[in-house]
Amino acid sequence: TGRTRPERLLQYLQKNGTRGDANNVVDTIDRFCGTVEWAMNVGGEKGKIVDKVVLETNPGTVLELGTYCGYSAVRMGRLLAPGSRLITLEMNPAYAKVAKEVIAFAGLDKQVEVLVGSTTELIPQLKKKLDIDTFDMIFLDHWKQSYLPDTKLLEECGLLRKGTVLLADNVICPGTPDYLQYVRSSPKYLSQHFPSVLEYTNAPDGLEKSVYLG
Ligand SMILES: O=c1[nH]cnc2c(O)c(F)c(-c3ccc(F)cc3)c(-c3ccc(F)cc3)c12
Ligand SMILES: [Mg+2]
Repeated sequence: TGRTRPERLLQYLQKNGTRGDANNVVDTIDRFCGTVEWAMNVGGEKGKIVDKVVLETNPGTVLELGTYCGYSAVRMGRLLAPGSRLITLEMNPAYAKVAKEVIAFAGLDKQVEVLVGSTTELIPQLKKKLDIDTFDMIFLDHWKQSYLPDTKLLEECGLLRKGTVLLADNVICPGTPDYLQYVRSSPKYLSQHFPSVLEYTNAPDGLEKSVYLG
């Protein structure tokens, strides 16, 4: 009876999930999206690639652009070492409200912090707001037109360091051609493409991993 899809997703989780079990939260949301209604979480197939990159990078600080219902925040947060922090930015207050409840349900509200606002407004405030100097990993999963300007803003704000890993969702569907061209041609990045499928479908999509070289 939830009025919006995020509310219906949260209600399904509260009814069918195991509180405090982040792995179960990921699986329960995937079951909702696979059997009840599609939602734009990174999903299980691309999620396995996200897991691999997180485990290889072992980031102490992660910045996510685009929280939605908190699925990828939980997916990444469940793999972080104790004391690590994940900051996730969401401009839609209704999405942020659901995400905070999903993250709390998973027991990750100590490691994961949701900030509500636009990336353009929040990114320049992050150093002041948080006692974070640079991020070890960035997950771009918000609006495709914002990937490139926000990456340049992160550079300008000194939030990237030599070795920071940028991982971008949806670089094929719906596609982020200007961002791809930038990270693949700039001498400041070393990029690698991971072909996959659009969440809960068999349509082609992919992730792009780009290491900032400073
Ligand atoms: O906007 C997004 N942010 C983050 N991740 C997304 C994602 O993982 C997606 F799969 C889609 C998607 C792709 C194909 C499709 F048919 C519907 C939605 C979108 C998206 C794209 C265009 C819109 F108008 C609305 C949503 C997003
Ligand atoms: Mg996405």
